[in-house]
This record gives sequence, C-alpha cells and structure tokens, in this order.
Amino acid sequence: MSKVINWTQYFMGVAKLSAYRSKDPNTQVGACIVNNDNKIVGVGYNGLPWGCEDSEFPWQVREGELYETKYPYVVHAELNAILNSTGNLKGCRIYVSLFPCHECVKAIIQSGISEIIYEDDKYNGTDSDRAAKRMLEAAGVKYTKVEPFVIEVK
Ligand SMILES: Nc1ccn([C@H]2C[C@H](O)[C@@H](COP(=O)(O)O)O2)c(=O)n1
Ligand SMILES: [Zn+2]
Repeated sequence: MSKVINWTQYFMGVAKLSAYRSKDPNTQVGACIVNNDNKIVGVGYNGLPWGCEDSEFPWQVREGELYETKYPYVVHAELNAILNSTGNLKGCRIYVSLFPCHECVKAIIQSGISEIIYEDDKYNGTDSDRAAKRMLEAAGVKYTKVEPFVIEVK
C-alpha cells in the first residue's frame, strides 16, 4: 500500500525541504505558512537579502566582530516566509524546522499568525527563546513541538 503522510508531516516536510536552500553552513532553517484551508501561502529559508551575494558576505558564527559574522546580514526563515507570502496571514499557522527567535516572533505576532508548529528547539532556555515565549504567551499565539519524522519509501 502507498504511504500517506498527514498535514503536519506534509507542511513540516515543505519547511524542511526549503531549509536545504539555505547557504548557512551551520544552521539551515525552513518555514512554511499555511491558511485555514490548508493552502500554503508562504515559504522561506534563512538567507541573505536580495543583491547580497553569498560569496561576498561572511558566514562565520559568534567569534570576533559582529560585522564579520553572518548575524547582521541573514534574513531568518520565518521573516522570509512572511515577506514572501501572499495576502492576509490572520489565523494562519507557521511550520518551522527550528523554534523562532524573539525578532521573528515579533513579526509572527504582528502578521496575525495564530500558531507555530516546530520541530527543533536547540536554543531552548536562552534569553532570546525566553523572550520569544513570553511574547507568544502574552499575545495568545499557540506553539506546539512535533517529533521529527522519517518517510520510509518501500
Ligand atoms: N528560528 C530561526 C533561528 C535561526 N535562524 C537562522 C539565523 C542564522 O542563519 C542561523 C542561526 O545561526 P547559528 O547561530 O545557529 O549558527 O539560523 C532562522 O532562520 N530561524
Ligand atoms: Zn528569527
């Protein structure tokens, strides 16, 4: 019999596939926004803004001057998905491979997205993560962790 995946696996699968487009050598993140009709209305991954060549900007992590790291330049997956989206996001869900940072959470709340579904939370307990959850709880935006899944093809 053919394998059928559920909606969560499907949309998280799209988010994770999108992550493979990221040039970040350390952390690839993907996001997929879905409306109440289960239609995909935006996808994104972490990458540089338009016109900023991957080969001309740094990809280093936290050592040295901020200017020489990736952090001031990278657009996060969730923000890219919001910016790439079509139409009103009120009541939509966002599927992300990694729990959003505090900056993306601000954009998620302001865009009207009402639920976050995520798989990884490697920054759990950091100040950014705690601030993100504090804002989500105040704003009444739900967040749900799902277990990673593997599709077996026979
Ligand atoms: N929810 C998230 C968290 C992080 N990102 C991006 C930003 C960077 O490209 C990378 C994190 O870098 P690290 O310090 O883990 O090497 O992931 C995102 O898009 N969404
Ligand atoms: Zn972020």
